[in-house]
Amino acid sequence: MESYYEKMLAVSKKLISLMALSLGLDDLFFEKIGAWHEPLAYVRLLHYPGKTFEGSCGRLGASAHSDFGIATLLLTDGVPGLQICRDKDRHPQLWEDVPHVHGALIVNVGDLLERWTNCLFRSTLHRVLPTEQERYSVAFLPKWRPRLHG
Ligand SMILES: O=C(O)CCC(=O)C(=O)O
Ligand SMILES: [Fe+2]
Repeated sequence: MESYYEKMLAVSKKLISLMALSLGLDDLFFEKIGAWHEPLAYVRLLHYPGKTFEGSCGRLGASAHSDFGIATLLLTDGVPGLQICRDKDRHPQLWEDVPHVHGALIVNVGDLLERWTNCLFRSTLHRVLPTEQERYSVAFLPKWRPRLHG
């Protein structure tokens, strides 16, 4: 887990450099404002049991939400269930299955990046449908703690 944590942190750093470049900023922009000051992240280990049991009311997925940070790196075992809604302002909402790409990470843009970029990047509205099959996923959520001064 520690090794996974370190590797994902390195991937997150590269990703945010690329995001800075895509915004027309210096690739070290976020580093310079101190985004990596005391870097921290959550590693969320998720297990969806697959079968519903009494009292679960068939609700053993994850309801629609967006993640709070800059971007979440998500690894899944390929069992379907994850869906995204590309246009969260559209009514009724249109949900699409996220295809599994072996060896690839799924990047979900978070609310913080949406806020920082004034909606240029939109946070990904996503959900996990309850599945018949057992499902595992690992969500890596970097927490950003820019230095407030200097
Ligand atoms: O299990 C998944 O594929 C998604 C998990 C998720 O959305 C989350 O942990 O925030
Ligand atoms: Fe999520």
